[in-house]
Amino acid sequence: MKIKLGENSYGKHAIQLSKIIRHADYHEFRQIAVNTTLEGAFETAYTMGDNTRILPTDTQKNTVYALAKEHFKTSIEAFGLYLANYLTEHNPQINRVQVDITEHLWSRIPVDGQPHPHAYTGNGPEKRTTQIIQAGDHIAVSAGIQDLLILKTTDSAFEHYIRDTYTTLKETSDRILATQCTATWSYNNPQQDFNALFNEIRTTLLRSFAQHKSLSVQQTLYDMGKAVLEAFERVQEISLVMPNIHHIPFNLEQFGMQNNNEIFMATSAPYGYITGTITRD
Ligand SMILES: O=c1[nH]c(=O)c2[nH]c(=O)[nH]c2[nH]1
Repeated sequence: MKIKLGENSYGKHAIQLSKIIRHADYHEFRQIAVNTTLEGAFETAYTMGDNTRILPTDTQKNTVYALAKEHFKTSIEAFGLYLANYLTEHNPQINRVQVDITEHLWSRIPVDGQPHPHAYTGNGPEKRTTQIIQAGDHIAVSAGIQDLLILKTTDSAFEHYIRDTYTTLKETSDRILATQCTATWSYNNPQQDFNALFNEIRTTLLRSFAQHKSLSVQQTLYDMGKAVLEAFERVQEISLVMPNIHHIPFNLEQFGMQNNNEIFMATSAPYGYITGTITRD
């Protein structure tokens, strides 16, 4: 029987890095978590314990901190591209570098109508993400939003679904639609104004969610992705994950009261899990 090593990779995950960028009259505070993942000529490291081609994950971590001093200035995408290229150029044994960055977002605290120069508030669970893949000359950049909490109190229905022996769900033409959305999109060109595009795409997703007259989470997901592809030629494909955070009308009739779609019980589990990728034909 012949046994061989299949797919493999190694790297450092969850490298926690914060940076103060000092401008003349205010500080910018950035907080990121970086994953590096390397693929290449590492077979003998696995099969024979030969570490001669191994760039230690500890060195990968140190590289991230050192390069951030000069090269994490604007977007996480630009920093990820620099890091992936650095690792590629300095390591001929590597065939493919993947850099994943998650940014925790902080906003300057408004004080007397002005953002305070050096005090911040966290933006809740919402995070900005990017993934860079460099394989030789081939570079792929994707970006995204993770855990964006969005909710609407009307313009959401769920009707005309299959009914069978086990159906108890009531059809509704007016319900709460709530989700903790994760969106990931790929750019068809690795050089962009990543910060401006991120903000515009986020705005487009939010506007589409707000304005959509939803017949289901599935339909809203498609509409949001379509709006991004229609507005941004530079986006090739977008994937959305939209768990359905159910808000179930509470039965007030047991107390002789009517519930006119006002009182709900939010449930954390189980939850509907709706995903979809919208792409160009
Ligand atoms: O928008 C929805 N899609 C579903 O597939 C589904 N299933 C369910 O029970 N409620 C909902 N809501």
